[in-house]
Amino acid sequence: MKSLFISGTDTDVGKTYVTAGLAVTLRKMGVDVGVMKPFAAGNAQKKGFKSEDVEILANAAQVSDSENLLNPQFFPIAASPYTAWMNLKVKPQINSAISNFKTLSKIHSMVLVEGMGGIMTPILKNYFVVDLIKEMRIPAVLVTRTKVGTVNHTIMTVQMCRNYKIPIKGIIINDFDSDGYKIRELTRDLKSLTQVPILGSIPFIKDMSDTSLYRIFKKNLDLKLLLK
Ligand SMILES: Nc1ncnc2c1ncn2[C@@H]1O[C@H](COP(=O)(O)OP(=O)(O)OP(=O)(O)O)[C@@H](O)[C@H]1O
Ligand SMILES: C[C@H](N)[C@H](N)CCCCCC(=O)O
Ligand SMILES: [Mg+2]
Repeated sequence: MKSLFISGTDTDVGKTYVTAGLAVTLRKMGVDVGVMKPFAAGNAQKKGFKSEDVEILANAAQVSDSENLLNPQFFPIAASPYTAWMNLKVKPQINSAISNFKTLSKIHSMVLVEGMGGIMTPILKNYFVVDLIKEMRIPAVLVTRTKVGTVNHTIMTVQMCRNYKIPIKGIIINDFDSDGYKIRELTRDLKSLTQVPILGSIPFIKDMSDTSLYRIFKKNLDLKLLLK
């Protein structure tokens, strides 16, 4: 099965929530699914994984892969890898990200890779998340939210993927904003404006248990299209 890169229109749009839900669902469908967060950043957790994202993903996929394999580089500031490099003088290591992805791809039938921030988050001066996706040679799934402003963000994100010739598997609308567009209208407009398949929408998730995530993702997403 083809691995997928979960990116999105911005930071905090729900990439981790969507990646975790996909990992649980695929695992329960009998897929040996791996996860990866090549670069993570923020306040390091005191126990377990440094990155909370990585902890959520590893738990969802129930993998025993080492932290170094899952997340080869963690920056202890809330910023892009490039900004962390400028501030902390620690250079982002693209090679480790790519070689770890290749290792995980040998261990698991498919790997869900979570990006950081949006599609043009800088990793090096002229190397962005889009370049990482291109180098991994896997399609992207784009997570977007319903908050007004999302149409512009989504069109720009799709356009950048097209400029870099990255295949887009589809868009997943994360419907966790209380005051956003109605799903039916947003689906209609994003479909016609981007010509990218809308794989479905995820509601506000109160319960992150396996049972809850499996029910929500099975019910709301076109998994056939996602895995085609
Ligand atoms: N479907 C949802 N239901 C409930 N809360 C959500 C949902 N999606 C996102 N959130 C809330 O938004 C926060 C940010 O979501 P998430 O961590 O998935 O964003 P992200 O895109 O992975 O961000 P980053 O770029 O930092 O990795 C979550 O901690 C959670 O509080
Ligand atoms: C720290 C945060 N939660 C993300 N992991 C990193 C977000 C990078 C955003 C870069 C930018 O400002 O566009
Ligand atoms: Mg995340």
